[in-house]
Amino acid sequence: MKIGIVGAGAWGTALAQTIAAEGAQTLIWAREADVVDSITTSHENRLFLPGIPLSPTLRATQNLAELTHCHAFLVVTPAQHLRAVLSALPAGGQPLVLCAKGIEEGTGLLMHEVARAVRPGSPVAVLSGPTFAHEVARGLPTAITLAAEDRDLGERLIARIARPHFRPYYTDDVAGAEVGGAVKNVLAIACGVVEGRGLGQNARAALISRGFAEMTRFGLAKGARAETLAGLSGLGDLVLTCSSTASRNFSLGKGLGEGRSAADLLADRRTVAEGAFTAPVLKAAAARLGVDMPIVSAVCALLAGEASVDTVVGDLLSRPLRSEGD
Ligand SMILES: NC(=O)c1ccc[n+]([C@@H]2O[C@H](COP(=O)([O-])OP(=O)(O)OC[C@H]3O[C@@H](n4cnc5c(N)ncnc54)[C@H](O)[C@@H]3O)[C@@H](O)[C@H]2O)c1
Ligand SMILES: O=P(O)(O)OC[C@H](O)CO
Repeated sequence: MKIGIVGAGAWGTALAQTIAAEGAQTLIWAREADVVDSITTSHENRLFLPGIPLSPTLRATQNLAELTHCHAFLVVTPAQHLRAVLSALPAGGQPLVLCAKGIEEGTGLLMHEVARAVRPGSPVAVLSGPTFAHEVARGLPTAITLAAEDRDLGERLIARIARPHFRPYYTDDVAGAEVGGAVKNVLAIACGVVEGRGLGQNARAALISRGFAEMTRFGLAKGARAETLAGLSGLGDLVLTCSSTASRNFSLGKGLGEGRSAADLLADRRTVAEGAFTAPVLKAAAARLGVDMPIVSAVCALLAGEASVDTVVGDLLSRPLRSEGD
């Protein structure tokens, strides 16, 4: 199965490197000419994954039509660009492995719902979990969820992309895998705020736990299974992203906690902090479903500049006391 990688940010490059490292010729589509040039001539993605040598068997192109002969695509563009990129992919019913973590603005659709709308003839899978790109690209041990309703497709994809250091686990719960990845980015912003404002480790642990309760409530309302939300793509990724400034979402939150504005922090950045886009869409989707997500709402207020850090923290702490399972 020849796999084409669509998107050459940090994550697309790390996945391409994982596949290409064992000698397989691998083709990656990059939007930027300088990224194509950097991968081709220096075997490095200097813009999005600097300092990590890439396999010479990895070839980059700016021309999506060159991917026509691939048998499956790993689609690794940011969530808000998925629809446009899928529309521009060469026609064909190849399986799509969706790797973005987010919810689409305007529609409130999960990534697999966008893919089904744009390419109804293509089977869909989702790849999501606790996976910092720079660690995967260096060959450090990583486990990840691969979700597909069609078990045979899921197992064929796993057989193709698994490596000794890169272990995909199968589930048929596509919505569950996507909800975890989308919601954890918003919660990571909240944990970054705790770090930036110096609120302490107890507060961070409380946010992870109560954030996970929000993720679970929302996921169950979207038809996800609790076991998926408690797995690699949910709790696993939540713990990773809420623990490290290697996370762009956590770093964004840290800046907010230090008193900088979201507009300032997001201006001119080339890399993506998906939680900033997902937060308001998630808040609206939760409201439609009648799901209470106070931490997500607090992140939205901060991102919009509607309230100070101290105000949103005070509001969260003054909520009525309740049972833990509610
Ligand atoms: N970086 C990681 O560690 C990591 C790990 C797992 C999942 N992800 C997810 O992968 C997705 C891609 O993130 P990344 O880290 O590879 O990106 P990145 O921040 O490294 O790079 C930005 C990407 O956005 C693309 N882009 C910018 N404008 C675009 C447009 N108009 N149309 C299409 N593409 C455009 C760029 O070409 C580039 O590929 C995100 O949803 C992210 O949450 C990232
Ligand atoms: O840097 P972040 O916050 O986008 O997180 C990257 C990955 O999603 C971690 O699994």
